Amino acid sequence: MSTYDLIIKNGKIVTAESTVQGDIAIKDGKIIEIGQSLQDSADRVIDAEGLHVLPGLIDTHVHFNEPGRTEWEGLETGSRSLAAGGVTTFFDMPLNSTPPTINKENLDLKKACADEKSIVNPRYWGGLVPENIADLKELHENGVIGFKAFMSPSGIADFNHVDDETIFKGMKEIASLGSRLAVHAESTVICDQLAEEKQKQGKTTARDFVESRPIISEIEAVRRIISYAEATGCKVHVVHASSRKVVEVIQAAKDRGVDITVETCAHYLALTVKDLEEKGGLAKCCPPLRDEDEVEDLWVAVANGEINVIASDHSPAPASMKTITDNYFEGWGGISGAQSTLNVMLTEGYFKRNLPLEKIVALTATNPAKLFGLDSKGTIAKGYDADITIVNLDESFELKNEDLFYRHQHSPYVGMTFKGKVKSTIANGEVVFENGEITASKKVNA
Ligand SMILES: NC(=O)N[C@H]1NC(=O)NC1=O
Ligand SMILES: [Zn+2]
Ligand SMILES: [Zn+2]
Repeated sequence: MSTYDLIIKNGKIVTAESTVQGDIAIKDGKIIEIGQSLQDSADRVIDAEGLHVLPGLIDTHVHFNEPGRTEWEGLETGSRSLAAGGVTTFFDMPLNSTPPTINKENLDLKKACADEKSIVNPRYWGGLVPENIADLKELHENGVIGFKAFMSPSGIADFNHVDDETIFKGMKEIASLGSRLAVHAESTVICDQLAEEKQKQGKTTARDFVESRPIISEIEAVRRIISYAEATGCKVHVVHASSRKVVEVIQAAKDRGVDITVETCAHYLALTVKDLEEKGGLAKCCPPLRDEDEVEDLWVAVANGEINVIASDHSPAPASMKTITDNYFEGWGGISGAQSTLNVMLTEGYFKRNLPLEKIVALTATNPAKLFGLDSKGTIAKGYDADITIVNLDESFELKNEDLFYRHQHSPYVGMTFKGKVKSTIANGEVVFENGEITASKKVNA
């Protein structure tokens, strides 16, 4: 019998602190040794000479739509796309699946689907909606990593957005549980009224849609949630901030001691309103894409450590729902991007803007693990779970539809050239993706 299940040899091992050449030995799903020239026997040796070895990414924000809406995505296709993108853990949002994850019974349904189908590690957000404050405790006791609420309509009929009374009450409860509330922070009043005005005037271009959801609408909602956080002591996580102007308001709250964190998404760092105009529905999301100067400013926030987490907000839909002919107020808002987060960070961050690899690791793995209590994940160190992605930084490729593992093979990133390619992804010690193929032993349809 071999000493180890797997040794990854001679790779450049990147953590949030440093990059060091070495070998990683894995047994029973754990990293049990890191060193130079490990000699013991292994069932398999991966030669990572010239390659970079990163902690598997933790995508804290995906919508995989299962159960109940698998015609949009599913845990099999969704988790495969993550494996192909170097992601080994995901946090599934409580909405877009039916039923939504707003009580224990519904959580159990989702867990059963993920246990059967996911080839990477699942975690779950619980929902906070006006109807379920009494269910939050049980959801928390059953392991949700936090709660998610929409401050503006979610676009999904069975997941209501929260009025101010609900959110305040919910935050008191979540504070007492010691959990964290994630918010989709856009102002209903501002967005709804601007959208109505625009449409009444027949103004329905991409620019009109973007102007109907302005940055100030995010700021208004964020300021309100900060006030509530200060009044209730509830920890808050603002998802998908689209602009550094939003991040600045959060930073000011952090500076005076509020426990608030912020996510941005790869698409706000890689795409602009111009992409929305050119690619149509594929690039439609809420909050919407912003202009180029905002993208550059957001990169400054990333470089300065003002952002805690970078996620995908993968919110897929069939092509028919992403087709916009002339009215940008129609069509599903949500980007298919789960497979491309690391590619975006490497190409747009590391190569174009000199963002250190260690910072990319911090934002996509180490910070999420620390923030949400995944004690055995988020870095490469002895005793940690063997969740790893191996990347060739010298290889460039143009993303094609057929490269995507999603249920629907489209994405606004198709046609873009990325530098840095995922060679292998290892989840819990198992090689689940290698050289373009899914290699996981879990076969759903077998
Ligand atoms: N329901 C849902 O997935 N909404 C997401 N889509 C998007 O573009 N922003 C969101 O919050
Ligand atoms: Zn959202
Ligand atoms: Zn989302």
